[in-house]
Amino acid sequence: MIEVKGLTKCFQGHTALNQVTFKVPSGSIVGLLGPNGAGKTSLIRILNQIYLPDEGEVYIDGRNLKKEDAFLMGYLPEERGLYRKMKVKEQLLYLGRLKGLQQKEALQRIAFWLKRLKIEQWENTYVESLSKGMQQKIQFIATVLHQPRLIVLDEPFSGFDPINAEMIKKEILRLHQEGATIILSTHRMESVEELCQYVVLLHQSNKVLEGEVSHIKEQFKENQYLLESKTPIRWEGIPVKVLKEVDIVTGKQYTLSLEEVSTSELLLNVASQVEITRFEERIPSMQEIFMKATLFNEE
Ligand SMILES: Nc1ncnc2c1ncn2[C@@H]1O[C@H](COP(=O)(O)OP(=O)(O)OP(=O)(O)O)[C@@H](O)[C@H]1O
Repeated sequence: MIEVKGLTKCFQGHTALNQVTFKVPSGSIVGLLGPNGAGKTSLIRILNQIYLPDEGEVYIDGRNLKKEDAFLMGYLPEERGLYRKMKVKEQLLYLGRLKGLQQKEALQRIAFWLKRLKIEQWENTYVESLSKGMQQKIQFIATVLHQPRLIVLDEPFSGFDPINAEMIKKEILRLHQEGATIILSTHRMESVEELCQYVVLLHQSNKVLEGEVSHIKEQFKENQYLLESKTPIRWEGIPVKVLKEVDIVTGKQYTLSLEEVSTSELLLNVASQVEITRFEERIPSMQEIFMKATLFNEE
């Protein structure tokens, strides 16, 4: 759906984006990741036509992005911006109308969303007297009210307690199931694990990693295994490197790197000593991949 080619953006001699190219697969949830200052917000602002790039192009459905595409998009910025002196419903109606909704339809959708996010009793309250989390919900509604096909969410969970964060997560998944393409920019890697099928990692203004989460995990695997046993294992004579050993409720957990030994040989050997309660290949977490990919590409 969205394709970005050779995007470059400079601010007073500082290059915030350097020839960044990637694709956002239609109908996916894409994690836009990167350390502080990597260039994510600059990129998001270009996608939302707040900034013009110095070089490069953004394509939507194979053609150049144009002004009217703003109606196809919903953007939840990191720095929230509601009119504090307006009442909730009044404000959502105003923002919905700006995005092209007719009054009647806008009111129906506002009622639907306020109920859905369990804040319908606040519809006639001034925004300034709402809690931070409630204001966040209003801003989330303002982002999705016009049923955008592309939704860009910058740190959508910040300010939410765990219950409300879960509620927003479910709504993101539901919007995805209904066909929206979602770009999620976040520093919370556990959210990336839970929600994203695809990631783009920026570091120091460059794209350093892009692809399906499953492929990236495959690529970063290191032939390591997790083995749990009810009692301690004697490793003498078994060609493995024990990288980590921890006590767990039901016994011991070992992280192993296999040398000159297959998994079945290892299991045969260990099973003759102890009862094995768990054995699996260790798949790196997004947190580990993030750290590795950024450190590897450090200038
Ligand atoms: N309007 C601006 N004027 C000057 N410099 C800017 C401007 N916007 C961004 N920059 C610079 O561009 C670089 C990238 O910033 P950007 O906000 O895009 O990073 P980010 O990845 O969103 O960071 P964070 O995770 O901290 O929000 C930074 O060095 C920042 O100081």
